[in-house]
Amino acid sequence: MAGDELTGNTVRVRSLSRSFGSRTVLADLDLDIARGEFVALLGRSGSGKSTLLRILAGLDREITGTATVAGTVSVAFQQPRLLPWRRVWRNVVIGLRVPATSNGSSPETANPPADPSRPRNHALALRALGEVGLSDLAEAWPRTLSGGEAQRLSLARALVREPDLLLLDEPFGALDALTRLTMHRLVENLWQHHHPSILLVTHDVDEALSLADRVLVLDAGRIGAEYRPARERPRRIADHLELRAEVLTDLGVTDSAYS
Ligand SMILES: Nc1ncnc2c1ncn2[C@@H]1O[C@H](COP(=O)(O)OP(=O)(O)OP(=O)(O)O)[C@@H](O)[C@H]1O
Repeated sequence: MAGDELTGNTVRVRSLSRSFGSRTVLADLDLDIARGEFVALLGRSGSGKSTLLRILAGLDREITGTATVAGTVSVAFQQPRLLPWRRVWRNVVIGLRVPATSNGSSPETANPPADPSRPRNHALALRALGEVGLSDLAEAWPRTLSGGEAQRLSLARALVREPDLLLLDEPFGALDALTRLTMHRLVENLWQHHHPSILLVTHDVDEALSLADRVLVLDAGRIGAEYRPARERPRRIADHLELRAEVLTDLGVTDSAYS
């Protein structure tokens, strides 16, 4: 669907419901994400965050209601999901393949895998690797990468097709605290440079509040609460702590450890 049909939004979800057997996970959910907006999605374990993300990625179509995305979509997951038999740059080329979207036709038939032998694909892969600081490792094998490098590669693969919507499903969850902070700065820089819409699913309240324009809390199958941290970055500690306390209350916990 053309972007203007969504009146400036990249995502429009209306009355979305998804059940697994008798368990209703998403119930009559509405959501808009504006073009270029950075949204974080929090929620207790099992609240349906990944389910919503999979629906937006076009990976789950067993829904009622509508989930419409304007433009191209890329996804990065907690596990980088690299192909060990392909060198780093060839793993990036995989991202040029058009994935399913929630409103598009099946890409499995419409878009064959991107051909890594094409010089243009090689150039695009090298550019994306440069953006995540991995130029030197273009010819390396995935097994030789550290956890942070593998996650950078996963980001490069997601960014190589310059998506209108970047879906991030706990991409930093498995990283140590320091690497995670480095990745935060990287994602922030990439976002400021390319300005895709981003939907970041995370368990980390601080991550959500420091990165996103808007923080949503998924509760009982729909968006239960919404916060808009101040626009300036880095954010003021006092504002951050105040919002953090409110979000944690929404999540039903009294300190930062929640599951
Ligand atoms: N394919 C499936 N078949 C059956 N149940 C499923 C399926 N996918 C998800 N569910 C259920 O839907 C609920 C929501 O799952 P989902 O992965 O979206 O939650 P989440 O909020 O991302 O959780 P977490 O934070 O733990 O990753 C869970 O109860 C899960 O067991």
